[in-house]
Amino acid sequence: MMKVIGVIRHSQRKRVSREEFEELLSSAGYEVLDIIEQVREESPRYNIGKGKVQEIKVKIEELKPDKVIFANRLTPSQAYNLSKELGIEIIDKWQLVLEIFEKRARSKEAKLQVELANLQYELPIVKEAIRRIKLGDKAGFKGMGQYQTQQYLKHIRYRMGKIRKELERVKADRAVKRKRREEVGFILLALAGYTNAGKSTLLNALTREEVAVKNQMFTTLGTITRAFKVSRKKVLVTDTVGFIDNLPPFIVEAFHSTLEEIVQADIILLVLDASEPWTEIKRKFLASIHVLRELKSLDKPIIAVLNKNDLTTPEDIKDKKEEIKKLADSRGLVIFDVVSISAKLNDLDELFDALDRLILTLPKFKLFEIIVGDIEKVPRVLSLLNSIGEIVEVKENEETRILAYIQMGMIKELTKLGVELKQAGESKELEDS
Ligand SMILES: Nc1nc2c(ncn2[C@@H]2O[C@H](COP(=O)(O)OP(=O)(O)OP(=O)(O)O)[C@@H](O)[C@H]2O)c(=O)[nH]1
Ligand SMILES: [Mg+2]
Repeated sequence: MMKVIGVIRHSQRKRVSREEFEELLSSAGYEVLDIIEQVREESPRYNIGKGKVQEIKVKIEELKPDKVIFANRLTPSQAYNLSKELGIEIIDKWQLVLEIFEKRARSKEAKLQVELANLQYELPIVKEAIRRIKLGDKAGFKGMGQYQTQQYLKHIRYRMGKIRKELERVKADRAVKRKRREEVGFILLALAGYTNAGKSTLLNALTREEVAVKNQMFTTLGTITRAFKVSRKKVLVTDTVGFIDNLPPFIVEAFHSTLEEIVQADIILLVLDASEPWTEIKRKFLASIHVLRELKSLDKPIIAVLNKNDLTTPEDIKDKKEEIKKLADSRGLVIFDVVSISAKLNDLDELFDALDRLILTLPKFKLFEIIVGDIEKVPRVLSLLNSIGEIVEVKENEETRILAYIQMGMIKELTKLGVELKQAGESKELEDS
């Protein structure tokens, strides 16, 4: 096991969560020898203060770690200065996150995404090394000489271009699949939320299938999609990579094809761990909202899901629901509903109830009058309508008139059955196609 010393710099205004940092370190498989903390504003040279750097130097001699890991984000020049001064490999929080991603990536896509994020991160550091070499420094990037460092920069650029192209292909592929699903009448649901909130457990509970679930961060990196039903309507639910505070743009970019499932969804379930203290839930809720905003997906209907309600009391849940509503209101966020569930115990009633109410209000559902002339066809039409929409009323005379909410994507399917469709409330008739 690799041994490390962790460093956390808190600013006066914002404390860094030591607990989360320790979790990240253990998720990455490190043995932590010591954690050194400092409260001060960022120094441009070392991020932490000069005195602290000397303190760490002494600690390094004493404890002999393999690496020093910062809980803060380091600028390329800080990373460079620190490793020069301390004579040891230095990484920061985001490289640590990437190391965890690297371990977990299973699919080809996830592997490419992790590699892209890594290269994107290294790029400015390598550029900094080249700049320093030009200023007379001897050491290049990770002990490479000047020529090697320059070659490495070329390699990074070439590889990034190649990966981006490959990811584009995957994305196009997935878009085709998604279109097909929409055409067969599925409602698309995306699970979003902080890592370890219980998204994969919820996906399993909704669909009764086995997706890896672990009490560790970033268990899921690839996309997993499965089907289930909400009062006869077919729904596809997609699990996504977990969020984390201030998810930096380079990770969002690299994981864009995964997060794309959120962008394309009809409904977002924002999963939160109800067993945590309110301050944590608040922090993670806001971090998740931040990512959704970056993905331009805040205008979609969102259901906030307080998961793990088996670990707390009904009163606590009630308070936390209120807090979430207040918080959302104060930020001008529209949340369709806040529900509480236990994915683990399969207690999902509140969620199904909210979904049931929400689905028919989706813009892709419209109220139609469906006129079936041939009585033989009525059972088939009714069964199709039941699976893709909601029947409001059936009137039988010499012809059958059905009032129902249906999904726009299904109009073709219905006209194929030879029925007549009219958008209810408007006289406009739909052309057969
Ligand atoms: N008690 C309890 N534990 C739960 C519940 N839902 C999930 N868990 C536990 O929470 C941990 C994380 O669950 P996951 O489903 O892997 O979480 P995730 O959001 O998919 O995490 P990432 O894939 O890492 O983003 C696991 O140990 C689950 O067993 C619940 O309703 N009650
Ligand atoms: Mg997961």
